[in-house]
Amino acid sequence: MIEVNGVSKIFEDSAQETKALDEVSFSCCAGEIFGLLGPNGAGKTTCLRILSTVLCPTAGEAKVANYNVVDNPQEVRRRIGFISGNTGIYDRLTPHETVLYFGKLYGLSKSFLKKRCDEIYEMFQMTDFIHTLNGKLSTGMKQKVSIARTIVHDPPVLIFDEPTANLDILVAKNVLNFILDCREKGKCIILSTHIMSEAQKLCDRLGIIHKGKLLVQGKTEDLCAQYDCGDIEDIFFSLIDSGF
Ligand SMILES: Nc1ncnc2c1ncn2[C@@H]1O[C@H](COP(=O)(O)OP(=O)(O)OP(=O)(O)O)[C@@H](O)[C@H]1O
Repeated sequence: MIEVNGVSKIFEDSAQETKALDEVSFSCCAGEIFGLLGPNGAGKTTCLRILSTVLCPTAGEAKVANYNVVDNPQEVRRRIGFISGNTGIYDRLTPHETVLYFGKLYGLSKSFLKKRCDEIYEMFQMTDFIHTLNGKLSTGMKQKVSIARTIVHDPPVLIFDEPTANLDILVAKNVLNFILDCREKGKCIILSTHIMSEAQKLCDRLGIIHKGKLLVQGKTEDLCAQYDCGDIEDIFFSLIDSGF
């Protein structure tokens, strides 16, 4: 459902040129969680922005649900939910108004929207605050609203950019359980994080990205065996120490 082939991205301005992605290739299928792991500035967000059609690659090709992200951005957007740790929400709307607004933008019918709202509010334990202004909510509550509005159309592909950033362990667990539940339902999930233990627990396969290059990818246990390391963190340091 997600195919990334030789994707590079160069940001250019008058002062400098930054190669944020350097010929990155990977894939992720339905019912799978693929983790993109790397330190600050590795290129994770750039890669996810390309998949969500916000940025165009400088070279290479990316497809979501068989649609090329450059040629068919509208079809891609219909099929994805892009969830980031710092997506803004309108302070003067309530969570319910926010979710309804985005549901209408996706062209959902009234009956589907009502059913979907009930399902989402129960899943994220939101019922107590769906009529409180967003501006008065805590960070964790806002993150729930942010997720709710991006999954209201029940997309088959979910793209999570550091979904648990700034959340306490209770809300983070709620979000992580939601991700696992999505896998159960056959969604194709790509997740970026720099929390290696989180990735190891959640992901079926993962890739380590550093300075725009995807250094390795595979199942955690296979990578651990290949690099003779106990966990992903050790593999990461072993790669860095060997000069990547
Ligand atoms: N719009 C932009 N213009 C210029 N450079 C950019 C832009 N966006 C990202 N970059 C640069 O591209 C590189 C990769 O950034 P990116 O945000 O993809 O990293 P990241 O792995 O998501 O990092 P973090 O974990 O800190 O969010 C960095 O050097 C960053 O400064």
